[in-house]
Amino acid sequence: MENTRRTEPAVPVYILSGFLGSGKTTFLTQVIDYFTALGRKPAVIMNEIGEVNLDGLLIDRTVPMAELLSGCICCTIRDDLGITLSELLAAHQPDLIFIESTGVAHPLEIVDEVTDASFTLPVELKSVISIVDAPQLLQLSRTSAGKTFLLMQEQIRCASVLVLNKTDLVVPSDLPEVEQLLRDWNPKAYLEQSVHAQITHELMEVLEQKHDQEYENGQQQRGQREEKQHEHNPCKAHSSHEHVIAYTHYFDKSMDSHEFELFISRLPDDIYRAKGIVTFRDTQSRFMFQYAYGEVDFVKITPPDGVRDVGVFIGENFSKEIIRSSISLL
Ligand SMILES: Nc1nc2c(ncn2[C@@H]2O[C@H](COP(=O)(O)OP(=O)(O)OP(=O)(O)O)[C@@H](O)[C@H]2O)c(=O)[nH]1
Repeated sequence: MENTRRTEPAVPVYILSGFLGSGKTTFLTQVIDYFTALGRKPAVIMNEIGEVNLDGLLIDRTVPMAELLSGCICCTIRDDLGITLSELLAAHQPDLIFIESTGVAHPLEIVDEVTDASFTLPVELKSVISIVDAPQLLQLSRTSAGKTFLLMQEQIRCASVLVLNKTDLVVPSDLPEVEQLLRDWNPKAYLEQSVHAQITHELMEVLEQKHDQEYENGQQQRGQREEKQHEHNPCKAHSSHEHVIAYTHYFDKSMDSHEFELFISRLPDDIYRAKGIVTFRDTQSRFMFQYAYGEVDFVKITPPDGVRDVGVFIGENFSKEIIRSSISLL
């Protein structure tokens, strides 16, 4: 949205949405590289539901970054977003800002917060990008149940750009079914399929051009939702992710890599996302582990000094005690 009361140009803000583990950070690292290569200066606001910002370790350390931790940006720490935007602008004068929300965030509340901030700060909401986990959406749509499915619908509905990711994990003949779902819920958004959230030239052109569509989408949906709910308290309106819990565990020892891999691959079904940094007894390097819906991935990492070994486990109604005691046996 064009800021008419100021002469200084408004800094474009991109909201990055998408369910837990859908590929938001994978996407973000590529768009940051793209804009940096063009001589632009991107900055990032990272929101994590857990106590630590692990995704931030995957972003180039020269990129200015602010963290909103231990809560979801769309409700519990929503008011902090305006302050964080203001501090980021003052300290780093970025050319563009990406806000990576937690996977359980409702983008409309973040859209509201950014547009509110644009009344007093030189920022403009440019685009809401939703990264969609293709296999997970397909699975949930076939059972048509659960709060996660409703939240994914909301994330898809208010996007101006949809990236249908992880298509390598879907049988090709099933892809039209999942793409049709996106089109039914959001016929207007720019849509691309991807593997590892690979960006394309066309997508980047769209990101550069989009203006008010996401704001209009947001306002329209807000009207519909408020009519339905007569509910003005965002936290109450967001009962659909109050069931999501996060457990942060600081590892106090190195572990055997095979035992740890077995432990991660056997996490209970009600944990759908886990990530962290570990040191193994039987290898030289430290590793970042990523777990999303049964898929496990390990990458070598050299975190900055002072970063501890830690794991964040996110899911519904799981026993933190069982996770803690299982880790103590490794
Ligand atoms: N097979 C496959 N794996 C992918 C793809 N995209 C991302 N991943 C993997 O999925 C895991 C989660 O990716 P992230 O980019 O961290 O997801 P995220 O949405 O930022 O996760 P949260 O911030 O925890 O919600 C990582 O192990 C990625 O390497 C894809 O297209 N295919």
